Amino acid sequence: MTAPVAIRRLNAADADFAQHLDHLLSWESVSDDGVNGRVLDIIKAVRERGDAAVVEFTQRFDALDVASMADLILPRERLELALTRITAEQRQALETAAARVRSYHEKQKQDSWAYTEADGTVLGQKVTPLDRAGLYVPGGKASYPSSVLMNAIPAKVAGVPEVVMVVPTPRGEINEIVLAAAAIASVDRVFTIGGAQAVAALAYGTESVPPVDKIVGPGNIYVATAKRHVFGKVGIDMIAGPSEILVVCDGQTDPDWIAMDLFSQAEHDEDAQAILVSPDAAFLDKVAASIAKLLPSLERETIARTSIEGRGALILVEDMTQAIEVANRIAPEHLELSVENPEQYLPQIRHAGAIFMGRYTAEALGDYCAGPNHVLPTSGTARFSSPLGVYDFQKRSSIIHCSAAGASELGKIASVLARGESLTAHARSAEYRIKN
Ligand SMILES: NC(=O)c1ccc[n+]([C@@H]2O[C@H](COP(=O)([O-])OP(=O)(O)OC[C@H]3O[C@@H](n4cnc5c(N)ncnc54)[C@H](O)[C@@H]3O)[C@@H](O)[C@H]2O)c1
Ligand SMILES: N[C@H](CO)Cc1c[nH]c[nH+]1
Ligand SMILES: [Zn+2]
Repeated sequence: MTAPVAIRRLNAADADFAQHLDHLLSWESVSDDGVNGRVLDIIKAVRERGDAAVVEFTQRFDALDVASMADLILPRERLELALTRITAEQRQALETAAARVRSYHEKQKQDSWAYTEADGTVLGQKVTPLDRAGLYVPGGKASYPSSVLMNAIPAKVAGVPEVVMVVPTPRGEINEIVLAAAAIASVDRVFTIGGAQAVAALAYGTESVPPVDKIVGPGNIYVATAKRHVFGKVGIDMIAGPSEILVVCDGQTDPDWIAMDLFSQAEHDEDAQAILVSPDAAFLDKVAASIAKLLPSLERETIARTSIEGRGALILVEDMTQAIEVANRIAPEHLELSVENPEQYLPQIRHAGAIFMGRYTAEALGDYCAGPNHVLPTSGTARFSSPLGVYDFQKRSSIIHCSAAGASELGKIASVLARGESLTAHARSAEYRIKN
């Protein structure tokens, strides 16, 4: 007898479906005042007391018995050493994944451009990499070598000269594959710190941690909240919170596959969200049975169960058109289209961090090695955010180089508009260049 799993069932035909869906999608702790207050206190302490505060918070939150910041710095040689401590199979997998991620991201690289107008005026855009990028690699409940690759490779492809990584090592447990991934991805400096204190250190700098220009990478509620608060002092990529998966299935995929696809994200975090949408009620029952059968076999059963029971759902829809409407409403981090001919639905999909096409494309392949980035917008932010990419590490400057003739013509227009704004110094500056 398998233990029942209390996964929520919703029916899009119900009058109160929209209300239930909103409730399901709300990530309560995002706006939690308690978390906000704690994170603000941490940021303030790190700004005021630098390394000393980082060390104290690391002792408290990561249960690490360290005396000073020197114990939390890993030199490049330590990363190289990790390469010798992992198995040949692990190294091969990391290198293959890194190569695939690099090839994909090379395509995202933007180049500077310019064009010349008839009068000789040149207009263009100069693309420059950031000077220094900070990568947050999560490490509280699991270790993420794959996130090292996904964060660092686009930064290096963009040409960022200095890539600083932070990763918590709770109880001092260092994951050698994480460090090996950092070596493979050419990370320049690593600090074994995490949470809001690491974000604050990267944003404001401490005696040991250099201030960066932008902080990227996923993390838990403390990390996400801290990134929100330091935005403005530094750039951030997006708010990438607890993992999510939305599977849309026509009812023809093996229900065990779908159950495991849901677990693949549920096992990340109690707050992770795994949802299945299908127009086939009998199929939803089969997946519910697979969930109950397979959940006890998971190594991370407790986390996955909390996620599935607390934030998961099986949603019955009228047809595939309604399934796609629900998907767009949810704007999930990962959307699996486990259907025949997924291409037919692609034009209607407007909001999703990454779209996994067809029954064979398990979301897990994208997490590790397909090539596209796995740092993706969560909590509906795919409505306005994109996957982490090379473009996050490049910025643009406009180039304007007027010829004498061009300055004369533009000066006439600028003069009129400036006088319309009563900004006469602007007008006169432009007018000096007008040829009579
Ligand atoms: N969207 C993505 O691309 C992506 C990728 C990988 C992981 N994730 C998500 O990232 C998250 C990782 O979370 P995690 O917890 O494993 O690691 P984490 O590194 O994000 O957080 C661990 C840190 O949180 C801080 N912390 C913990 N409890 C605290 C408390 N009570 N007060 C203050 N600080 C506290 C500690 O400093 C600790 O070092 C998961 O939700 C996972 O789903 C997302
Ligand atoms: N699914 C995560 C992004 O939401 C990425 C990841 C890393 N390792 C396994 N999965
Ligand atoms: Zn994952």
